[in-house]
Amino acid sequence: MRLFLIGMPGAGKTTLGRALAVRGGLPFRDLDEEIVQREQRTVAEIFAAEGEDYFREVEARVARELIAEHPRLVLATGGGAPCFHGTMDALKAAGLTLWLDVPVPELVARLQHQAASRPLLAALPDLEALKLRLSETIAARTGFYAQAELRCTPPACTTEAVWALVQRYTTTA
Ligand SMILES: Nc1ncnc2c1ncn2[C@@H]1O[C@H](COP(=O)(O)OP(=O)(O)O)[C@@H](O)[C@H]1O
Ligand SMILES: O=C(O)C1=C[C@@H](OP(=O)(O)O)[C@@H](O)[C@H](O)C1
Ligand SMILES: [Mg+2]
Repeated sequence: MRLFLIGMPGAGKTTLGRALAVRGGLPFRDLDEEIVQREQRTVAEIFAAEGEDYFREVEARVARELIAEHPRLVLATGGGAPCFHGTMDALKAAGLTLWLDVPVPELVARLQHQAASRPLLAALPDLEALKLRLSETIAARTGFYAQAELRCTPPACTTEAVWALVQRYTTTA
């Protein structure tokens, strides 16, 4: 099976994805890390040198490559991945999608010290601006995220709770 984690930056896709893969004995890949490896530069460097459109093209292509390479997979996507180039449809066609739906105040608390590595959140003057940017981004993306078959919200996004959700879905679907 393939499991795709989607949701906002700071939702915990990378952290939970890695833990779920261990829990389920599945290979784990992080879409941003795969892009960084292929491009030999950081996400921030790609955005700065090539712009967002280029990043979105690479992101969409690498997502499809990973799907083709891995019949069994837990994939942590980047926050914008499902929202460009038909990637949400591609994920849904290839496996089970899970939306980590984490409220803005929690995202702000987690991201306030690491926004710099996330180019769409970098260079904001203060916490209010970060909060506003995250709220606007969620509003624009919810139409994609909400297409996921599964959704979890804290505190129910623990490894065990989510793994149980996945098991229930795959045995009854
Ligand atoms: N369940 C959680 N509770 C508290 N903090 C978390 C949780 N999951 C992730 N974090 C923290 O939030 C930050 C973003 O996590 P990350 O897994 O990189 O999210 P994403 O890949 O969705 O952007 C990291 O500092 C991570 O340690
Ligand atoms: O939300 C976004 O558009 C992005 C999220 C990032 O991944 P995370 O969601 O893992 O932070 C990364 O792909 C890039 O900075 C763009
Ligand atoms: Mg991540």
